[in-house]
Amino acid sequence: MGAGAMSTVVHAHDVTRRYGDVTALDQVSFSLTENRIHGLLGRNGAGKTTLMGIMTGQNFATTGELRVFDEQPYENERVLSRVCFIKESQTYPQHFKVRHALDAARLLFPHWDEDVAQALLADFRLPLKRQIRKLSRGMHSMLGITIGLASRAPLTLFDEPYLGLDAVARHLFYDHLLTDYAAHPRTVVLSTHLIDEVGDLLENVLLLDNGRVLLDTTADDLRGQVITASGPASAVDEFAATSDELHREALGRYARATLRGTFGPAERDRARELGLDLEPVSLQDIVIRLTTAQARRGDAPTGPADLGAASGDAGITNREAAR
Ligand SMILES: Nc1ncnc2c1ncn2[C@@H]1O[C@H](COP(=O)(O)OP(=O)(O)OP(=O)(O)O)[C@@H](O)[C@H]1O
Repeated sequence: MGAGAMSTVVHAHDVTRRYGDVTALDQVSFSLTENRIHGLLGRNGAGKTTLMGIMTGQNFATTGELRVFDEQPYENERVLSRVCFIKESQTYPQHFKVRHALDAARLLFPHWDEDVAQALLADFRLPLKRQIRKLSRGMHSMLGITIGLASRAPLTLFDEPYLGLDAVARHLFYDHLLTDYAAHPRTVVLSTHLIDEVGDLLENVLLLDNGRVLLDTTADDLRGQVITASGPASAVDEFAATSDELHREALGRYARATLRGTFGPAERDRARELGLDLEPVSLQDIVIRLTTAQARRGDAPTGPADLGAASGDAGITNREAAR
């Protein structure tokens, strides 16, 4: 990353988190650039929640170092006053009504914006007087989203923020996020499984797989790096020889390969000469192809036991055992 205007909000160096013999994060290193929307992606059990917990001082690294705003976040009020973590499993005191949660958030977040909160409450039609434990799953998510956006925290993290939300509510979230973020830039981390839906929101992608960083790049670069090439199988073979083949479907004498590499004008001309069609791949498909190719390949960086890593737990435990 070049010096100058771009500043780093989170810096992780060789962060490992073990729970007994489970390695949830395995020597994770990355930086999050300020004032971007970062997608934290990965399959179930990849380590996303663990990583968010460490970034927000609710969990800690077994080894390695993670700094937020250039300081250790753990029990550090200077850092934590600038951080808002909206997690799927958020619990509130038993008697709390929606308005109590908002009262608490107003006190907790120094950049709180009441207009944002009111606009979201109205759009979501959230009943202020209802007890939180009586909210539906979707309404519970709406409350978290309202607090997360109204907090205007310089670092705001959403862990699967839309469980139970219908399509209308999810799009309200995306619209409010984009509008408020454009007016008040801040660093947002969004962990999500609905990659296609948020694909256009994400500026950077941090992809975890089995506790390791599989990808750390801008969404635009990533889209440029992965394409499908389809046409006569022999031509696909020839074209694929110079890139990394992630996936292939054979359709008789025709083939369609998902490839990762550099696809500039020269490569595109070459494809045309070979009679191949090149097409872009959605962010969601890129993530699926990369994570499954990684599991199938079973080589560096994650090791042979990844072959059976459909469940993160089993994969990680096996991998540990194999060492
Ligand atoms: N407190 C804990 N004790 C033991 N193992 C844990 C604990 N928390 C997480 N793990 C394990 O660490 C791994 C990573 O879990 P984590 O919740 O960080 O993944 P995730 O990417 O958020 O998954 P999902 O998308 O399913 O929410 C998993 O194998 C999980 O079982």
